[in-house]
Amino acid sequence: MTTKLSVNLNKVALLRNQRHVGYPDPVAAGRTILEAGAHGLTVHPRPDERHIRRQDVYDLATMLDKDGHKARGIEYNLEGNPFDDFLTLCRETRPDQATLVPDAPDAATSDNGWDVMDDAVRERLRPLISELKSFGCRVSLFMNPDAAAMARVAELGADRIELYTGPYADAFEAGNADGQLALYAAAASAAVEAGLGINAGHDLTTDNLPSFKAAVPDLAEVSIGHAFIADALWMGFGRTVEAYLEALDVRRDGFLYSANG
Ligand SMILES: CC(=O)[C@@H](O)[C@H](O)COP(=O)(O)O
Ligand SMILES: NCC(=O)COP(=O)(O)O
Repeated sequence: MTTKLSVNLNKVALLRNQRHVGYPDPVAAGRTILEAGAHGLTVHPRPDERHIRRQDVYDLATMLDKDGHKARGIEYNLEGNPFDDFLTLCRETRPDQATLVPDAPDAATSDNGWDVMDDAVRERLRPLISELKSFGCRVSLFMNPDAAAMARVAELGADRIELYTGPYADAFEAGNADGQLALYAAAASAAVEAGLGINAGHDLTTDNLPSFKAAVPDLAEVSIGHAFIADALWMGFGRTVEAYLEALDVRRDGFLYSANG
């Protein structure tokens, strides 16, 4: 399967917020990244606006529409814990995909998937998923690689899971990823069996992507931010998009992306 590359702009906003001069601009960065061939943009606005601000979410939605990216199938992915404000952002900007993540508001970064075996969690998510789908958003749940949980995700009405790849990335770095890869492969098979699409994200890099993709061939999309922006400091956005598409084994035809599969 062709795996789409959605670039997370959080870290561009983090740098912008460090001063009051307004640059680097996440919208300009998003535009350049899409022109270089990425298939989508991701942002994860957090309640404290430490990086992406509410206004960025609107400004990116406007750019995607005005520049014709939306019409070309470029995807806007909004991630976050579905508190009231997240729902308002989704209602007003209509992202193509809402990825629900169970982060505490003060979490340093995302560090866990949903515990869908918990009745209270399921009761919270069910109406939110249904409301988001009524806005036309595809709904994805951020999940640990727990094969037994996948049928529950499907019962809730979600369309996809996003596999939380932090533990895999750590194991890869330590040189012993085989056990983790087996867990992700089993979770992905269970997700496909349950009728779910598969996304993945967190700490993915050009080094660890190829073995992950080999273990999870039904990978529809990856969202990558931290390592992507770090690489771009050395290589620039254009070369970095190419490097990540290569790591995903996605061919790039011409100026804009070709991965519609
Ligand atoms: C959902 C997820 O995996 C995260 O990686 C997240 O989108 C990144 O958030 P921060 O940029 O705030 O660490
Ligand atoms: N969903 C994961 C994401 O958007 C980016 O995660 P990271 O690459 O910044 O760890």
